[in-house]
Amino acid sequence: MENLSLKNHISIQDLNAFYSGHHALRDITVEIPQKQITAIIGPSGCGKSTFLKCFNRLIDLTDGARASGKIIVGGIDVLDGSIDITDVRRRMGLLPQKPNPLPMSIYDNVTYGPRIHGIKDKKRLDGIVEKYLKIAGLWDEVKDRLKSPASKLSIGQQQRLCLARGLAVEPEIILCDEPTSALDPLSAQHIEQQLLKLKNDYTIVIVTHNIHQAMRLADYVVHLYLGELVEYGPASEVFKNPKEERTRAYINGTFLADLKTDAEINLKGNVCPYNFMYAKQALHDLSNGKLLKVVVDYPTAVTEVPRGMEADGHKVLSVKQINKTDWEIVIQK
Ligand SMILES: Nc1ncnc2c1ncn2[C@@H]1O[C@H](COP(=O)(O)OP(=O)(O)OP(=O)(O)O)[C@@H](O)[C@H]1O
Repeated sequence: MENLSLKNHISIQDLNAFYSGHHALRDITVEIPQKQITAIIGPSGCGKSTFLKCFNRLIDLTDGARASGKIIVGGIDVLDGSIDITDVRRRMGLLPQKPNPLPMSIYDNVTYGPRIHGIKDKKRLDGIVEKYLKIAGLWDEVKDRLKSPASKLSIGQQQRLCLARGLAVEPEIILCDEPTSALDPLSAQHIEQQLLKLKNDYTIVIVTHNIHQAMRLADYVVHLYLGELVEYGPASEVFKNPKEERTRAYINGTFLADLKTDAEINLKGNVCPYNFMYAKQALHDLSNGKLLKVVVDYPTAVTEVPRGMEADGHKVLSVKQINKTDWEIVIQK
């Protein structure tokens, strides 16, 4: 890490992850700094969520998935099969994409974890509820209805409740997997504001599709592409002056939302390797420097088409998910 005044909190060494035969993460070695926000960026399918799932070993819950290498937190390797995984998960709160409040009251959601850890005293639990709802920026909105069901809250409020619930077990690290993608802009802003405050006390790792969000929040950036670590460093350097061409292309590509492409091919409904072959044919008909937009909906096409195009010497300018099922890949011949 360049900035020696910062302490590292999570040390990732030679991390590899596999889903059955698919090699989703390849030899990742990177340090995550303490009490900073680190954004994991990269196109759809590059392995961002898998990376996060290795930290708290949620990857263990996927059939056929496995991870190797080391993830050292406080001297403990969380990938070591003999460690207490419950303790690891307590130390790493998770804020998922969609809020998942428990089917109980607001109060019980926040006290759920502390109760499991043996706290029974009512006064203490009351204090915990107030403290963490305040930290999550939700207290003023719910203090008069703590016993009402969490499901009655708006989606944005539910996400802040999940943040409070995660914080109540006093983790050191907060893992966020696209935490605002299901929220309206105002609720998303609320969560971003809370995360910026929380970094004074917690190490935060956020997976985001949204480069603007990464720019607003991140102190450090990890750029993944096709399961490999492309670049890592302080956000100011990575965003303003990326060392790697692929990072520059990803950042620029994201801003090229309305980029004028010279041709477009819709490959929805096609499987691989036909996606790649049809895209290759479409590119063949263009002259050098022209841009082709390819729309695909077959999951592995998101990685296989860019990989094949790059192997053929073309430039992949952007890979973006445009709705639940479809991705748009822009390739420059
Ligand atoms: N359960 C699974 N079984 C098989 N392959 C999987 C599974 N989950 C993810 N993958 C594959 O692993 C690769 C990395 O997926 P991952 O979800 O980590 O990427 P991502 O960057 O988070 O994508 P997105 O931004 O679309 O969420 C992709 O090629 C994906 O298709």
